[in-house]
Amino acid sequence: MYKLVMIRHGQSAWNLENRFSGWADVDLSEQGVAEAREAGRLLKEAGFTFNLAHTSYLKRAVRTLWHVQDAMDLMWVPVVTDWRLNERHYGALTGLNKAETAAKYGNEQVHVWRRSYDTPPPALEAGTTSFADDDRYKGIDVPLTECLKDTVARVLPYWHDVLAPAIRAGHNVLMAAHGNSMRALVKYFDGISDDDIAELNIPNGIPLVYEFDADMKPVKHYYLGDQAEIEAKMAAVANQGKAK
Ligand SMILES: O=C(O)[C@@H](CO)OP(=O)(O)O
Repeated sequence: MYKLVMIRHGQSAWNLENRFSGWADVDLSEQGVAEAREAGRLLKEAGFTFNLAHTSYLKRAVRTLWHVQDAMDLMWVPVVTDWRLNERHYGALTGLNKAETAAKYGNEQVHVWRRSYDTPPPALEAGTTSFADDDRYKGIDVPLTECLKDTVARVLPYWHDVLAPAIRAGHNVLMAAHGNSMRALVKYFDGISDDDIAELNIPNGIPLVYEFDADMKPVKHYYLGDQAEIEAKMAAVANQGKAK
């Protein structure tokens, strides 16, 4: 039986302020650090171990991974970073407060921007993004916005070409990523329809375990931790996009 453990980063400074983050490189809040460390403790207690880690180019995911590794006494594990695990690019919404945006454009519109499969948020104007000038994105066709479909288009090749072969080769892989890069993978693993994926929210800092059969077909998945707390965290993520 093969396994992948994924974790969405712990609470970030902009999750705390309820701002759209996307590719903005925001760090963890104090709560986010505590969530990451607790996730590591839980994983260790449950007997998990890893010998390979993958994460995005964004420090909230990288630092979450570091804290999990530290809490598990696995700082030696090789870490691969790749932009394809980044949060989806939030276009012109990046940095805006989600509740204020909902008050301005309506809850329904913000829900479409946040959760529809194929309607991207308004794009940044070409030339206004600093991401394209960033060293880490050299040689990458940096998007100006992304819907989940666009995110799927970069995350799935990473799964097929990098993660799945590593798992099949016998690695115990831990992946630290983001709400929407994980939604992209979960959609594929569980065959969730374009409509139904709109209702799926990933909680911060909770390990999500997927088990696969010999053909890498997902057979089971579960979150590690207190299930009532996890449900509450998912509902809180869903509610972030509503006007106060
Ligand atoms: O702001 C973001 O980049 C993401 C994740 O934090 O938010 P949302 O849940 O609204 O897609």
